[in-house]
Amino acid sequence: MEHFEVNYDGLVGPTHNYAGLSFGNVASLANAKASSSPKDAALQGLQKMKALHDMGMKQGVLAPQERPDTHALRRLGFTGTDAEVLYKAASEAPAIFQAVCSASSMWTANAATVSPSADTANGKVHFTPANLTNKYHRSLEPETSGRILQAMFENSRYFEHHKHLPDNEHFGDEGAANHTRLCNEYGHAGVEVFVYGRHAFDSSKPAPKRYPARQTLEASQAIARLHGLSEDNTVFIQQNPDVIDQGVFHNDVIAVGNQNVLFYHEQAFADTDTKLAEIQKKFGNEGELHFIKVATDDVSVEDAVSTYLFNTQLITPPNGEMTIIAPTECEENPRVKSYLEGLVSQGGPIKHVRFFDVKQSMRNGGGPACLRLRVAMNDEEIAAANQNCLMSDALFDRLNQWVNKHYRDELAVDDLKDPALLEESRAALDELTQIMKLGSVYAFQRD
Ligand SMILES: NCCC[C@H](NC(=O)CCC(=O)O)C(=O)O
Repeated sequence: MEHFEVNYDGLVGPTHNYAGLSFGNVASLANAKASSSPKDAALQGLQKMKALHDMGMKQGVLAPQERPDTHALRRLGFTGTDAEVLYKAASEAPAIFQAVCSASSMWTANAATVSPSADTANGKVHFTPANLTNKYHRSLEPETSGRILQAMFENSRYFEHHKHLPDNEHFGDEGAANHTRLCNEYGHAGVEVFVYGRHAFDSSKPAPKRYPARQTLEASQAIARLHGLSEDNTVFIQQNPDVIDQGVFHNDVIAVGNQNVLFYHEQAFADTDTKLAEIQKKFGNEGELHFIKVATDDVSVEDAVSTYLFNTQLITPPNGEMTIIAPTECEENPRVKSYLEGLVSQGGPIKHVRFFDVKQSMRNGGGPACLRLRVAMNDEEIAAANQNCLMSDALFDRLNQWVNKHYRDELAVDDLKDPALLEESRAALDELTQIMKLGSVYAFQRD
């Protein structure tokens, strides 16, 4: 049996915009109110997916969500026709209105936590959508994420789906952005590393002071229990509270793992030596485990946050030469560029670097790694998954046509209350569910 890592990238939704919604995420605040290009953003995302597909990777697509979310506005007491609901919310509660317009489901690293079958007690692939409680605009995602994931991985012989954790900050969960998996081969049992920002039930423990810690230890432990992971293949590490206060709002802004490599900044974790020793012990001695530490003297936390050096994808193409997929911001920063040149020329496990323009996403604080959800599967599981969500030359052409037909070239914050945008968005998503054979996953299709 063969084993693969499939990267499911989020398709950028038709309301992609910059609203400054994420306190603690430096790029989101810096670009608040800039006008956006939903079409460019969606096409940029598709280019990246196609490039990885052309490198021989298994590449998937995850559908966006329905925005503006009129159902969320009705729940908050806005009434009338959809156009009236939009108009009243935009004029009476503009901040809430902007939140329900966000296309933030594009960052699918936050859609769910996934444990491959090799790690779980019942031998199935487990999915738990992230509740994303820390930000209102993101807390609107989990129900629909759950429905989309079920439509993509339907066969209960191979796949098990859990409900998102309780919608409460005590169980704040941000999904795979705070989770990585180390293994010799994708099909071997791996060590699942959960990184949390604070303890919810013990206020004596260290926590960030300036910006929120979005993930709690208790949430990570609950996911590990739900997925049937064992103590022998799980490690919980606290993120260094000081780096959260410098804008590292998820672990995937300061560390990334793939197979037997953990690439991390020296300030990423609290209690680093003890925790890396625990990872090494649980990984075992069967194969070599590489810890690639980046020193502050080589790359500062500030440079890591502005270039997203660690929000890169570390992938293993079929030729086995591990490659780093980096945003062009890394190429434009001389210190980070020279670090990466050194990294790939020193004979270590990472052999190549490739730069991608994902600026439309970067301006909201989302790099290449934020845009993808990893699902490691064997060939039988891949065959049991929804084939219409896997990238191919035909799907690439079809989705490009779909974006060009439905998406606007430019969107300003003021355009969001235009009822025509809601209609355009619903028409686009209705067609998409047919292209990707998802069924009626959106609220507007189920009313
Ligand atoms: N993993 C990357 C997630 C980025 C995302 N940004 C946002 O939601 C910004 C949206 C805005 O500001 O319009 C977040 O912070 O959760």
